[in-house]
Amino acid sequence: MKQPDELRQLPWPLATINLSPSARLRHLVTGALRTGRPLAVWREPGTVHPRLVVARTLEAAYTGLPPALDATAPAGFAFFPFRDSDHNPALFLPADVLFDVAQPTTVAVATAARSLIPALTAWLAMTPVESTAWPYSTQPAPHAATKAEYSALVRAGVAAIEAKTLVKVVSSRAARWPLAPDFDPLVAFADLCEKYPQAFVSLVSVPGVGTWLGATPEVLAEVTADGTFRTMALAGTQPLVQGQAPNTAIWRQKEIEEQALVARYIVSCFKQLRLREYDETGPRTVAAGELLHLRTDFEVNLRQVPFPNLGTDMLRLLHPTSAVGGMPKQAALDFLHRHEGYDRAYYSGFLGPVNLPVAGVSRLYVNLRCLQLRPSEAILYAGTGLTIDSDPAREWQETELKLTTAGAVLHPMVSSSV
Ligand SMILES: C=C(O[C@H]1C=CC=C(C(=O)O)[C@@H]1O)C(=O)O
Repeated sequence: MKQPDELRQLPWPLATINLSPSARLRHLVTGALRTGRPLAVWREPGTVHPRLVVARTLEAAYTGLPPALDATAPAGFAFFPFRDSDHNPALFLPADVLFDVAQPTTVAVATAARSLIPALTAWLAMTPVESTAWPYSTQPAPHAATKAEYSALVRAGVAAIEAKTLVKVVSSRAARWPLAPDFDPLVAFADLCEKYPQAFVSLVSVPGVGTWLGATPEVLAEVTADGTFRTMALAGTQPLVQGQAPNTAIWRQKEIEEQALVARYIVSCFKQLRLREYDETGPRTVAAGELLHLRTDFEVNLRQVPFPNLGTDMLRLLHPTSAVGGMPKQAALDFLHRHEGYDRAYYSGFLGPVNLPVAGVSRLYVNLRCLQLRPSEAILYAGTGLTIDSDPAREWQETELKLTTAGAVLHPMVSSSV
């Protein structure tokens, strides 16, 4: 299959050949941090080995439009905020330097980054040094809502639904958790990979923007090697009871409706594009860490429909989906802008590889169950879909549960190899 455009494979030098694949990843990450370059490390659901992309410069990572999901578009890692702003720029880290832990004998360098080769070659041959500091956002820490404040937000959402201004809205909040003094983002990343084998696990670090870590269950838009487009409607939450088979879960009317609205929104996007040939499976109950959700999967065989740009068009229509914004979309976004009282930044934005590891394969996820690192604390984020039947205490409890997905790795866990 075609590789992303013209990569030059640098062999891993003999001088440091004894480094394990994960030590090589760490060495490359340290190099990127020390030279102030944006980087993204990710591990795809159901796989074991992470990949790394390093962009040649910060400037090269700024972008305007959402990425194009076609095989001829640039390869890289997209990192988009919930809402574009100067504080939270849309980013696309070009795959200038690419490392796959599954193929640790080479490091790939793109043509645009050829000038990095001499310094990179020298760095690879050097004995690894201690990691340097990870970048933090230059913005002040967002306000962390109290239970009373969050309950007031939920009540305002329910009132807007009762008044028929909105059908559904997904309110959210930030929480501040202390970090252990020896907290290591790469160890936390490895812990997330181990704890959530079916999640898309990511660690993204960009000078001035900050460092984000997460394990999300929600696909936003995916184009696979066999020419399939996929998306999903994920909503409704309940705790996974130890030993319970997900398919035995019983859902309340409230969650069934909440999820059905997300599915309906996706169908309306297909309709806008006049696409009728899609497969819809579900809703069924799926586990995401310690939680259960309702999920409907949508699939389109791109080889059988006259829509070569379906992935790109759907991405632009879908974000932000009603699983993180609401319905009607614009009214829900306006409500959140007015009432939520904090900046979501990259939480509930989207992220993931485009045309990686090969052209024609892209996997974008909604940035949920994530946190942002700051010098001695992490900012965690969680939201809940509100409907007319929402109860503030239950919604607060649901956010508490969601916070524990990423929060689980903030405290020392079983040792990990990275
Ligand atoms: C907004 C979040 O989750 C979304 C995805 C699944 C279930 C959800 C819910 O039950 O409200 C949310 O729509 C979050 O994790 O912060």
